[in-house]
Amino acid sequence: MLTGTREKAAMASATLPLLETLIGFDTVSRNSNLGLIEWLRDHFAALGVSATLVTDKTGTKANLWATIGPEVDGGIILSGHTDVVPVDGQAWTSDPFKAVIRDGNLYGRGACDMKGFVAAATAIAETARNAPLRRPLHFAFSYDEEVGCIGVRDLLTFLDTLPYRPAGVIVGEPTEMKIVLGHKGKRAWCCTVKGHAVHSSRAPEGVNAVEGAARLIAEIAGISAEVRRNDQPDDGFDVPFTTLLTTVMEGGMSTNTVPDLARFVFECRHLPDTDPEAIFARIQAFTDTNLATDRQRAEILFEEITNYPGLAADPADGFVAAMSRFACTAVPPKVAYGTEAGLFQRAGIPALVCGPGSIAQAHRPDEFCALDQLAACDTFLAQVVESLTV
Ligand SMILES: CC(=O)N[C@@H](CCCN)C(=O)O
Repeated sequence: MLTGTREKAAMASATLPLLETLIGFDTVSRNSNLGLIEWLRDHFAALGVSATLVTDKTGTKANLWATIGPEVDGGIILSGHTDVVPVDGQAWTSDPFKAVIRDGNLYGRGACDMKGFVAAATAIAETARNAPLRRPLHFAFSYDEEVGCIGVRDLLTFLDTLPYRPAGVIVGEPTEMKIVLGHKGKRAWCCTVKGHAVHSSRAPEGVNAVEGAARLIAEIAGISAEVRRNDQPDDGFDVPFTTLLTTVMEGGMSTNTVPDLARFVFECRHLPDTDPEAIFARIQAFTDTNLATDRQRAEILFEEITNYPGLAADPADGFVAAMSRFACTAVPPKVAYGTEAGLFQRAGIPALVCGPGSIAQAHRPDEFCALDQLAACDTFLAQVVESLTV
């Protein structure tokens, strides 16, 4: 039941019913997003806009690309991911996949991260359809962002085949509608240490995989402290240096067996200008020199599991400067979490992050987006569309 003035004002926009529909699709990354993406494709078709689906290899997931206006250079991309993080084990007040409005907020999984922006972008499509656009408004909706910015890579390959170049992209992750100009990059690896199992009473005859992993983990912590001491701090970030740490570990099978298998996951969240490859090379070198004796029989394998670059937007870029007139720059202007913006920038498309809601609400039970944030996003996007008519 909507009673307050704020609720009534928000209801006047098409964003709210769209957001309710989008939240209704359970697009946790392990599931297919096709139900949602095909619904959006049909919604665009009803507006007379033909959207292209860029499908993954399995055919169970897809990105959506759509354009309104002339197919020329200088357009603006509105970008959002359609997947959400799981709700497993979280205590929600109401069904996470059924949008509910309470106290001026809209609750549901993905309300701020980031179906709120996808809904607002879809709502503005109707305005754009009726506006005399001189440059295009593009829509880029991806899958599998939450598991390492996977889907958008195929979308970027597809963009490369198009005969026009957009001026920039707005990635609508939750920033409380402030313009964010930078974020860290991330690399993560899974390290498998294979040793040799014997009865633990005969320990010297075995190769202890857990001890090998422990030495490596301690070295990673040591390198982390050194990187922190030596990195030029970037005070634009709340954590102003590169972080390196082990996040998961497992190994061994019984109290009386020399363990022949250990596995751990470690990650590096690096400043945009720090080279994570050089950090990884140090870990590799330590492995080669210090674990060499063990390696005569032990095997150490590194598998990269996440890799996305940081974002360092140029405030003097024409697109970035123009967008900054419609919203204020966040203080600090950079965020610790990663987004697809770094990948757009690496593909040569100027990128910034700006979207409704707060990252503090993301990934939690009772995730919400404030209705006045959605309204602020509607206003911002109306200005974006307006800027494409001149
Ligand atoms: C699993 C993983 O690497 N997730 C990425 C995805 C970025 C989400 N915005 C991360 O933790 O940064």
